[in-house]
Amino acid sequence: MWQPDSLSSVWSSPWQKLSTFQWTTSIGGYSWPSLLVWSLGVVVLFWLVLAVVSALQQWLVNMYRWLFTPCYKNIPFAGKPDNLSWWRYLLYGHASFAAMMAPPSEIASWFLRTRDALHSEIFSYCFMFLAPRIALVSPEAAKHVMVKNVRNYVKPPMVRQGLSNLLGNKGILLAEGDDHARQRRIILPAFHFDALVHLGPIFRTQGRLVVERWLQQQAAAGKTTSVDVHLDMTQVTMNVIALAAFGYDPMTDSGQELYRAYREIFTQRPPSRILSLLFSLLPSWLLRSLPLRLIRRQQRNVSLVKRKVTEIVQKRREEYEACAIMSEKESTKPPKRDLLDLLVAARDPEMEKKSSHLPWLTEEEITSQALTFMAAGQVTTAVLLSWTLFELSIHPRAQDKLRKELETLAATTLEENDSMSQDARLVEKLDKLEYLDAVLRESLRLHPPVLFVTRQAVQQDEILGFPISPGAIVNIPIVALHRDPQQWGEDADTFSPERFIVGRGAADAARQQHHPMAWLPFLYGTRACTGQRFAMLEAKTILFELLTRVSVRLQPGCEVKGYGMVSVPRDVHLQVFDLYKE
Ligand code: HEM
Repeated sequence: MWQPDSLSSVWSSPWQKLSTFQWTTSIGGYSWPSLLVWSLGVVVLFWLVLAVVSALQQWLVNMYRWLFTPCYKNIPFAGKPDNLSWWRYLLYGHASFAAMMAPPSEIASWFLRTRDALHSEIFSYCFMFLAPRIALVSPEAAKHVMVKNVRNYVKPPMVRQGLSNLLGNKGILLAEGDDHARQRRIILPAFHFDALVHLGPIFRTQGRLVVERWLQQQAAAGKTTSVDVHLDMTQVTMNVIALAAFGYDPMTDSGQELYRAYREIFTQRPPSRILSLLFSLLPSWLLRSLPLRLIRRQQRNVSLVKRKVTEIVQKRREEYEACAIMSEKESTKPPKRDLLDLLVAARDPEMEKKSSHLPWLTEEEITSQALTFMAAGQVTTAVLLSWTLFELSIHPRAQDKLRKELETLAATTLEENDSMSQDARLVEKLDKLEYLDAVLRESLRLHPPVLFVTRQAVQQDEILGFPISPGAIVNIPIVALHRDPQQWGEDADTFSPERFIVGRGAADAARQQHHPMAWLPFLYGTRACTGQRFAMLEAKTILFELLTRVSVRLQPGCEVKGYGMVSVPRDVHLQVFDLYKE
């Protein structure tokens, strides 16, 4: 039995004789609590030493590059900002202004101001722990990395590490070179427009469910209520991706479990924001070994999502194989209900000709793709919808104009035919609406869900006359290019969908003269987003369902901020008004 005369006994050294305390249970004269505390101390110390050594090693590698690679030396340097103390500078570098730690509009303004001050579209700056980066604040430089010499620029270890914890290493997002080209060839047909319009019923039903919930909420309250728009858009895009990507019903119990786990992983509020930063800075095995509740929960969620998705893929593959055997006998084709059916059935046409390898994706690759679609396609589209509704809520004229366009389409009778349902026909028509398209493009310009693209050079290269050494890390600040007055005119910070409508007078023509790569929410070239069409069709259909039923206004006093890697809008509360009751 333990008789604590004083708690300090627990902290005393085991090498110190315990003359003043009586312990009836001990080993070699040392008490159990004392031994326990010391062992814990040793484990914590060991972990800290590992973390410091690992961070130091990364820092030294970066400093080595910084000091000895001519590439960084010959590029204008942003310098230490006057308003940043030395210790903050050593710790965060310019990341306080130039990374997800600041609101997106401030990030954009820092890149543009620094470019103008240095008179150079390419300049170097420091990321955290003084890790050097090269900013490419120029559409031509971005074009070089994305199109002209795309194979020379790969995802750096820091980006891979953060993503692979959730996605595994086999998906298209993390593949490089020939492996990436092969996966892209196989996957792209699943995102063909003809395949996507058939997802129309899913997009429409989910849009209607949200608006009905809003109206019920309002009816129950008996007065104007407000909704947290990002929360609802997260739910709707999660449902869409679960149903459209792998026919998984999010309304079932196990669907809800998946939804909750998934939402927690992607909730970018502190401290999980710090956690995702740590996951990209320190080796994940080191972080996973930490006995922190937050990390344990994060890992539990990641394992749950992976397990569920793997189960779905295995089941579908078995179904497909059984169906393929049947179809040989009965000349019917296996079903193509969602993206997963298309992935399971997809073949690589080039490999099939050579037949040297399996021409289809492996089970592990399909699982990784499915996880990638969820990660790459859900949060981004939720962010797009939330910011669009926010902009429309503070620009009533744009909202009315859009509603007129949508109502005209709603009043049109759409004939169903053998190959297309009415919903599919509607989605096809929605895709051609000029103003709807312009609204979404403008929203993506001001609030790109992906703020930056970071790449690492493999071989020596040159961008706009500046030498780029192997290992150099370049950063395309999409958010800055999208708000550059040189590209978009003096009203670059203003929401104006008209700038995307071609051929409306001389003034508009001048505003429309931007470099094609000055707008790159989905990137360009062979690494461009494969889900671009999916996202746009989904957003268009959901906006159609919402805005033909309700109008939205920003709740008075609401202070909206964007934060995090995917510029998640925080605290966007909208008042919703039933159009048929006003
Ligand atoms: C508004 C919505 C979306 C935006 C802004 C967006 C943006 C992007 C960006 C910027 C990339 C390039 C990332 C990089 O290489 O560093 C990307 C890649 C990708 N996105 Fe999207 N995305 C959106 C929606 C979707 C959807 C709905 C899906 C799938 C259902 C999807 C699937 C993918 C895939 C598979 C890649 C990897 C492409 C490759 O590396 O070849 N995305 N996306």
